[in-house]
Amino acid sequence: MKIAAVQAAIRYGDVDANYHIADQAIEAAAAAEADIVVLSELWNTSFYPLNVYDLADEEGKRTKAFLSDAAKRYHVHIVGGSVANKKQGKLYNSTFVVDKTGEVVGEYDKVHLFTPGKEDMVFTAGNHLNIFELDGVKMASIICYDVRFGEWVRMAALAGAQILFVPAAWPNPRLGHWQILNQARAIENQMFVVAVNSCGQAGEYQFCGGSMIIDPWGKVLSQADGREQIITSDVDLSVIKGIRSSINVFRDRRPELYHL
Ligand SMILES: O=C(O)CCC(=O)C(=O)O
Repeated sequence: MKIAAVQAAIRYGDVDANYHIADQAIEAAAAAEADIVVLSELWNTSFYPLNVYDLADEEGKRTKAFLSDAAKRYHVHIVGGSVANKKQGKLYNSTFVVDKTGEVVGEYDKVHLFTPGKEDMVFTAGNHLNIFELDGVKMASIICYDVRFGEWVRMAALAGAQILFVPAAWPNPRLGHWQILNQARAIENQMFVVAVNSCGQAGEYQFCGGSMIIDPWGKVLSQADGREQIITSDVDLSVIKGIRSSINVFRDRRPELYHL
């Protein structure tokens, strides 16, 4: 299974330009024979202009139609990063996952809002995991700051996810945290992690890039630098079984002790 991660410099507040950029990136990833293309966080607006509420999608209509059409046109599964999205008047940071036939197979609203960036003052938090299947494989997605919450990712692993997608708008100067947290989530959950950051400038933020595809042993299979690019990697899911049986953390964990 070949995965492509699109690291783009999202245009701050220029929604139409950003749909165009996403379309071109999906086409390029499909041309590179990716089975799954992954976009970054808030790729319709960037993270996040003052008028993000006015710029946001409505009930995911434009995004779902766009992703569904692109998936069919380019014959590729798409983990649609996330977009600013209004639902019943409230603003969410929402992911849509579509399969090659254009069907929406996963939806997610960011659960841990980034309080240092006052995201919680503007957006409403979601409450549910996003577990979905592509080509018969269970996968999960979270968004950016969510990756700091190991207990949330563990839930996805316990639900059977073999690949975790982490679309993000992760800024400098915390590239080190970004790399270590994503590798730690891969190692502790013995799952592939596809961490897709933005790059470029948006308002006060300079996004640090460094998108990565990481195997369940924590090895970085493919890594971007700080510029716009698409990274790809073939992921061999059959390695998971061997790793999980050689160090069987799922058998050895002691959940009965994990409370105060
Ligand atoms: O946790 C961090 O350092 C960055 C998180 C972030 O930028 C976000 O969730 O949008």
